Amino acid sequence: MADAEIGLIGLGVMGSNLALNIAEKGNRIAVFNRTASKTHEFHQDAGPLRDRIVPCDTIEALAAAIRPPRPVIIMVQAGAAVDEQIAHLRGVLSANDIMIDAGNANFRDTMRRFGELEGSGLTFIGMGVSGGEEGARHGPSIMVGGAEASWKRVEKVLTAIAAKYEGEPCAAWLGPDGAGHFVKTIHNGIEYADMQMIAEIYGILRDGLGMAPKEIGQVFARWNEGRLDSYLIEITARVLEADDPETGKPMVDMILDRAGQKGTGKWSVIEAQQLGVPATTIEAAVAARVLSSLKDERVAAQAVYGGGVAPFPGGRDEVLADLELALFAGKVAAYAQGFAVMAEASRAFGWNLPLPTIAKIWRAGCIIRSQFLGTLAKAFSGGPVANLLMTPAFVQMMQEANPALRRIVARSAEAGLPVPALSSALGYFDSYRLGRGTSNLIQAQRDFFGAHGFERIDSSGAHHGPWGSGAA
Ligand SMILES: NC(=O)C1=CN([C@@H]2O[C@H](COP(=O)(O)OP(=O)(O)OC[C@H]3O[C@@H](n4cnc5c(N)ncnc54)[C@H](OP(=O)(O)O)[C@@H]3O)[C@@H](O)[C@H]2O)C=CC1
Ligand SMILES: O=C(CO)[C@H](O)[C@H](O)COP(=O)(O)O
Repeated sequence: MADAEIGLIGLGVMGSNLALNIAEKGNRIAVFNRTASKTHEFHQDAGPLRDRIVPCDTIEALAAAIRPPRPVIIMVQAGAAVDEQIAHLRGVLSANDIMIDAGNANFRDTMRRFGELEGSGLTFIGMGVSGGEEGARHGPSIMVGGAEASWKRVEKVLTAIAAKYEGEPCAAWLGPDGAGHFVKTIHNGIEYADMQMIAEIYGILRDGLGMAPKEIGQVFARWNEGRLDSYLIEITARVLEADDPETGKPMVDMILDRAGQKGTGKWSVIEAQQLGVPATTIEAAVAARVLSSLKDERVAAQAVYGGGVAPFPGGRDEVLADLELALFAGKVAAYAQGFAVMAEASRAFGWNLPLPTIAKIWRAGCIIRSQFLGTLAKAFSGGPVANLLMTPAFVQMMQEANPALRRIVARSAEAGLPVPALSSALGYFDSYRLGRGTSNLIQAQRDFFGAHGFERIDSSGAHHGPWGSGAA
């Protein structure tokens, strides 16, 4: 009987929790998973929500279980798996039904899918979801891309399942076609930068100050009560305080220092480059994950160059105070970059992305949720700004915090501790605030070897230097 209000394909970590969240909000939901045993296990384990879940063994059965017009959420591995589900659904859905890809799709795939579905009568939505397992279950942040009319059709259920920040749902329509997945990608790029800078600070505390994991965890827990208050700082403290049940040693010490990645960080950097927007801290964070994966090479290099780290200069209290401020300053630079990328994408793709709304729907539910995003939302709400670094509230904060970032980067360099994301944040800040830079020399070099021409400071038009035939 077609009595479910909604369907969901893909009962992995995110899909299963999202389905329970949807059921808990009073909806009857039909579910399908490629591996059918998981569908039945999921149904069996759904406790009091079991009666609102319709387990389906085929996509045909799923379509038959939903009342038309049918909204179907696809929550599978990004890439080819999504295309396979769409192709299958096209054969069983009818005009006015809605397919919602809720995975971490590359927004360029999402745009292609919109194109491919044009004229099919089916509605498509590309939707970013953040919050991991817990967010999916109890309230994620939801970033919707597609026609505004499509959003209106699913707004009720999506706002019901989304996280709430002071009563406001963290779900919004952000623009047409790939806008939702683009914003989710940049969210993840910023997430990479946040995580890398936290890891660099952990490295200074561990190797520069010789602190034990639990002690470091306490430092992060304390910082979580101040300006750095955020989910990522909170979970960092909890991770550092946990012990390995197998060995009794600190869990973090038993984990191989080789970071995984699934693509969104890399896509953020690629798109920033394509748009011509510097996102150096996000780039450094992606590169750091790649370098981390070269474990064998790093071990070999340590044997050649030595991995020695000199003691971190300065008294502990002074260094701890600087580290907190340095992390904050780095965070400002990373968010300035991420929002600048979104502002440029908005212009380039004609999306009209609502930057204050994006900051608002990231205040709860998502992985980068923080107190900071409330301040950021206010900074953007006064109208368009060239860069977060130029908003009065952030000018004041950076004036206070940048000297600490400078000291930490300088001392880390002296001690031999790698801080690629923090130093790129400082480099970004210093380059951004330098009214007269050094690219006059680059222009001269380009003109010398390639007759590319340059602009003069005292007259308009293109000019060449007096390099003469020697240039050739
Ligand atoms: N985990 C997280 O924190 C977050 C993940 N995401 C995104 O959500 C999506 C799902 O992630 P997650 O739940 O973590 O992944 P999981 O690995 O837990 O689950 C993957 C799901 O995709 C299904 N699947 C994979 N390949 C195919 C295929 N070719 N055909 C049909 N079904 C397939 C799997 O089915 P089967 O059981 O048969 O293998 C399973 O249901 C991804 O795009 C991910 O990037 C978004 C936000 C947060
Ligand atoms: O979207 C997410 C969080 O917001 C997912 O957890 C994603 O997998 C994180 O990216 P990566 O696996 O590349 O670290």
